[in-house]
Amino acid sequence: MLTDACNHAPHDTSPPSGNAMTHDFDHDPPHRNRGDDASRQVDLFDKSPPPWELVAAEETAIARVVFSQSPHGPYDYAIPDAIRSHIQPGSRVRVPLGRRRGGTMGWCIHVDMAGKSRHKLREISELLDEEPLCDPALVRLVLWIAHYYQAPAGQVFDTLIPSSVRSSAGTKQKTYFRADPKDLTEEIVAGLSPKQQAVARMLLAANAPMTAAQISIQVGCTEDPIRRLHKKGLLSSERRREQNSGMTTRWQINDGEAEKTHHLTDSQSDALKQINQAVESEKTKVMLLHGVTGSGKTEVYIRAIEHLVKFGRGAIVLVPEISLTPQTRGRFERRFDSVAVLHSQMTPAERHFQWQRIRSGEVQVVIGPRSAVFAPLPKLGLIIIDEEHDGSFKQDTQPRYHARKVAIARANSLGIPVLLGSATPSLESWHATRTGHAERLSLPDRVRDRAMPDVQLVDMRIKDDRTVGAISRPLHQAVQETIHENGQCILLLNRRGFATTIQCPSCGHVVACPDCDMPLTHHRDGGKAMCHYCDFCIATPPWCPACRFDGIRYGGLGTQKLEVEVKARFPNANVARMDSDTMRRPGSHQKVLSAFRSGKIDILLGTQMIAKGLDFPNVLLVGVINADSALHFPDFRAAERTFQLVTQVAGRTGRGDRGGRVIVQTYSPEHPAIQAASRHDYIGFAEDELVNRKKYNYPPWGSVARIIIRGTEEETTERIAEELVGRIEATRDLLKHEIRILGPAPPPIARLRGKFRFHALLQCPESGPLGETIRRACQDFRIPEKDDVQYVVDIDPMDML
Ligand SMILES: Nc1ncnc2c1ncn2[C@@H]1O[C@H](COP(=O)(O)OP(=O)(O)OP(=O)(O)O)[C@@H](O)[C@H]1O
Ligand SMILES: [Zn+2]
Repeated sequence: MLTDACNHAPHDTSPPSGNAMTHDFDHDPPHRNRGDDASRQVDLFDKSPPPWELVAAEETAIARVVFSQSPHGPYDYAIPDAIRSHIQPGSRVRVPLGRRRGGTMGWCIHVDMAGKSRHKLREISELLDEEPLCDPALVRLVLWIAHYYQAPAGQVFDTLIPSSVRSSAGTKQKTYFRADPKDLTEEIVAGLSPKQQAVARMLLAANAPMTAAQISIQVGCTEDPIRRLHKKGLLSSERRREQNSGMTTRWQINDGEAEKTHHLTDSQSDALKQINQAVESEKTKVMLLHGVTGSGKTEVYIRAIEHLVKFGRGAIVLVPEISLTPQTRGRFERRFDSVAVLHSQMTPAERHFQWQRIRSGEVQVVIGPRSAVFAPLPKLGLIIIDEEHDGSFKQDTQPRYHARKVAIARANSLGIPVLLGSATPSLESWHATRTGHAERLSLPDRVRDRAMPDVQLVDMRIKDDRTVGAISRPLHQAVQETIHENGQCILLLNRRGFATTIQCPSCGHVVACPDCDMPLTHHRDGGKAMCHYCDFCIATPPWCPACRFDGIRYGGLGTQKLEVEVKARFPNANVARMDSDTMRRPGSHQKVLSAFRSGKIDILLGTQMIAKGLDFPNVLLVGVINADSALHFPDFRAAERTFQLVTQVAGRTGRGDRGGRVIVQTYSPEHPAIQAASRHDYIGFAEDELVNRKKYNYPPWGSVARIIIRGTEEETTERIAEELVGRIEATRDLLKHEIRILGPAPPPIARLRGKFRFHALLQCPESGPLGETIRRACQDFRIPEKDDVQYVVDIDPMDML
């Protein structure tokens, strides 16, 4: 349920002293009595106001405003008469705040036309948008996110409404002139100068407003006579904001794929029927489409959307990162007239243009990454999350929201269904189907009766199978055979760079990032040693920086090194590498993937970005170089991530008539995650893993929150971490909530970007009491500015490092 979280409005509008915290708690804990708006007004203030500020409690129109910068509010302001009929929740306003000159931009979250204030309120100086950028439902969503994720509502607004929209990127204000025959009678016109007459006659005949530039071209005059007529009051004018020209709404589709509609399989039809029913019922329902790789989930999404478009509704489709899957994009663009694709490489003008298109109601389908969950479709009918298990749906900066959770909250407030889809659903979603919070729809088989590919595990501990390089004998042989048969290979290695450690064999020194306490990765292009956690980069030292021994060694395997090995082993094959180093430029994925589709590339190797969603029938072999890379991370999701990655990449083969096979190199072939992946056994894996999680009450059985405290000085940071966690413990004891607190302790990455870090993990069977405890404990927790320590609260964290 969505709740209005902001009912606490301290009146002091000057910034609090010091303290640049990244986290801030403006919101009342939910335990506080929450009545209707009128009663809420009464308990707004904690302290009695000083008598000289008291005014008779007469009725005034009051707007409650929040800010994205500290202090975040909410604060109350009086609404001047001039804007009374326009201001709404979701409007942006300029208001006086503290001693800042020129006013501060804020977001109105609540309007009370008959409010009562015991204080003299300052007035709103300006209403910034004629129409609010957020409708009431989105304002409720903002408040829910702010409350649940414990983030300032102003920051959530800024996340919801892209900055390009706030600044109207790519638009211009234009003035249009219009002539009214009542003002410009024949008599009056006759008395004008010849140029002015020409302008007046042209405009009268045109019957539509025109810009000065248009008029002067038509008439063949300067803009002077137009201005004069306007000054005399003979022309009326209006200002409009217009999009600059040159925007395209469709993408060049030339990926060589033909337009296909399929005869649905029985399980596709069954799933579709359920989805259509849910859409028609106009009720909220969460559905999980669990379909094995290659089972045709995308076709089900498209059919479901085709159905709801008939009722004039639109859909949002969230995907991990659309530039990685140009194929998916093409499929949607071929099947719908009006698609808006949002992606990270758009210019601000494009982003704004698409946002306006979506809001105008002309767009049927919005496809995009997590932020597309906020797309302002006026008649939203369905939200789909494809590859719903993907980690990119969680934002790792404030507000640290998860798009799945937000999608469900938004769907709840609108009474529409949510469709989650994956071959390897998150345990959260799987568990929801077991507890009745979501309905399970299954596509247990691949389309066209295609078999799942055979998976062979290669035990890298066995010497006979190993070689001097990264590729085992069985994998080498399989690649050779595949190329011989004119098939294509995909090789997955989840580490970029050339060598993952640079170490001196003489003194043992490891070249590390001075700011992050992590080893640097050697990149061969340009001979750079780079930190993958911050931007630190140096020329790779030719000798040991500690003992000057010249014979420094590169250890560990990255994709660049793998590429060198593959090219040496298979000199006649065309090899392409896909990782974030080679894929910097816009359009580079598209380029490599079309070359792969057309058969110009024999071996595609890369990081997990090649594991997602690709559908190429000629891929006969998938090799996983090191399946264990994520297995031993100190994270309760390590097994789940490994299972997902191996299953997903394995699913890229056997998608044509020639079948396919998978070779997985591993040092832990007996590990349940790897075993289950080799059998394509999601359900077996999920059920076992649920039992493991239950032992420690990890999600999905309970809720987890993580508090990260960071600062420039280690001791101070630790002291404040202890203090904060101590407060949380005290609050827990006071509220008698069942919360387990681990830490504070240094996380695996104990130093990041020059800051020392501590973290604490909080576990509770339910999210409500957990959130409440943190909110209360942190409410007036202030850190002196001189300590230079900040903390963040991460609700439902995905990242434990
Ligand atoms: N009913 C059908 N009959 C034949 N082919 C189909 C049918 N439905 C979908 N396909 C085709 O099957 C292929 C796989 O579909 P799709 O990519 O949607 O699978 P998926 O379930 O999303 O797989 P993954 O999870 O691996 O991405 C596509 O080429 C699609 O065009
Ligand atoms: Zn670093």
